[in-house]
Amino acid sequence: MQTAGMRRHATSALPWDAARALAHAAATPLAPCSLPLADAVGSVLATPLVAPSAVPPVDRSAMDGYAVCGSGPWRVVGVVKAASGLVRPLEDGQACTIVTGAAIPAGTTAVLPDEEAVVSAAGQAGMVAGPVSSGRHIRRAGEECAAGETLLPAGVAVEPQVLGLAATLGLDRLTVIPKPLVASLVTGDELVHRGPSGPGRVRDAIGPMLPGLISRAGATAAPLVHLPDSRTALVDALTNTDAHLILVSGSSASGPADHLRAALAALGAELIIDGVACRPGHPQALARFDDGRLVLGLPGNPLAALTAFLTLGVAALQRLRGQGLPPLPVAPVPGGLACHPHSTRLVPVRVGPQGVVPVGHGGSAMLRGAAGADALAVVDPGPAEAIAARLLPLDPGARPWGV
Ligand SMILES: Nc1nc2c(c(=O)[nH]1)N[C@H]1C(S)=C(S)[C@@H](COP(=O)(O)OP(=O)(O)OC[C@H]3O[C@@H](n4cnc5c(N)ncnc54)[C@H](O)[C@@H]3O)O[C@H]1N2
Ligand code: MOO
Repeated sequence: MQTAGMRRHATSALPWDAARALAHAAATPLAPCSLPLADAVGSVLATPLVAPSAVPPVDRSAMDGYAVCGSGPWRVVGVVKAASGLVRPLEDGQACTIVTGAAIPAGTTAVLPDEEAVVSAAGQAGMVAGPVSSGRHIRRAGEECAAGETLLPAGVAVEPQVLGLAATLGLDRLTVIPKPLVASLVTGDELVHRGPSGPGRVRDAIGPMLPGLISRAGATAAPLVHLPDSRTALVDALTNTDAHLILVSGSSASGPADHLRAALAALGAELIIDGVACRPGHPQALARFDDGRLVLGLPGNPLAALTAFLTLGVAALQRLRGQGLPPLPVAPVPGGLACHPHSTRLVPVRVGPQGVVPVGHGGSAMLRGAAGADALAVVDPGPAEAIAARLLPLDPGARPWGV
């Protein structure tokens, strides 16, 4: 059994790019829904963001100071506070105190900032003078957008600034593709979750990574589940989750305690990817149930698990979120990176102005390199050395610049 499993990996491993594309294609975008703004962060706009009305809706002051009419000096005839509604129009030679953002009275020709105002007497009956030019420090109605203008296309991620814009537009809900739900099943009899590793004890290093990775990839992490090395436990856990993507760590190879493929077969799942030609991370696997739920097998070696999540996991999540596979930026590798003859190497690197520099400690059982890196350099297979490489960001939420 073990020998057959190993041979299957050796022969059926897909090239890294093909595997990533297949994981993307294997997922189906989630159905759009309407969410209140407070629940929409991290989702993706399913329809363009259109301004229902002009912003700002009225002419507003851009400064704390005086709304003035005509050339000064002006008699101060009123006070406009932030919460004042429409106030009496100004006539030539009149001014009123005003605060930033308040609607200017009709007749205002400019706003004179406090620090430029020369006030001759305190109070409403006083006079004010100062230099102004027509229209100065007035934010015109509609200067940010007109009613009916499209501000963002569908497919844009709802980052906090998008929520702020939606609120500015007066919207209370957004039509979005919601965040996928991701379950994490961390398997291994040897795993402990407190204290140090030792003989027969391995401190779980994958569980602590997954919630942050999932959330940075634009999904919601279900509470982590720790499982013993048991096919029955795995079958039960795979059955009892309605997550869109189920991560299973430490069960991907062909050893006696690696139950993932048997559990998937028992449940009738379709094995879509059975190994990827990359180092580390080659035993990763992707399967799909009839109901569309995806299962990603993360190899137990921690860097291998991380590379598998960033390779297949992020690709599947992008599609669930209705998004394309982002192209990866290319950077020079001044010192060169040795290629593997048949597999894509994923090498932890720092990204600097001259290009990328490997940080070392990139063995599949180590996280030391990745912890001090910005990205994984994607080194295509080949006979020699790469002098440029694509970059797979270690932060799956990062927007790659320059692509
Ligand atoms: N006969 C074969 N053996 C192995 C193969 C193979 O193709 N044939 N592939 C090797 C590679 S490469 C990897 S990667 C691992 C994948 O192993 P599994 O996914 O089955 O995971 P385990 O065997 O349970 O664990 C491997 C290794 O990782 C440690 N581990 C597991 N989970 C965690 C965790 N949550 N935190 C920290 N460390 C973890 C585990 O203790 C083992 O040391 O298989 C190779 N072998
Ligand atoms: O391919 Mo394994 O995932 O190198 O450790």
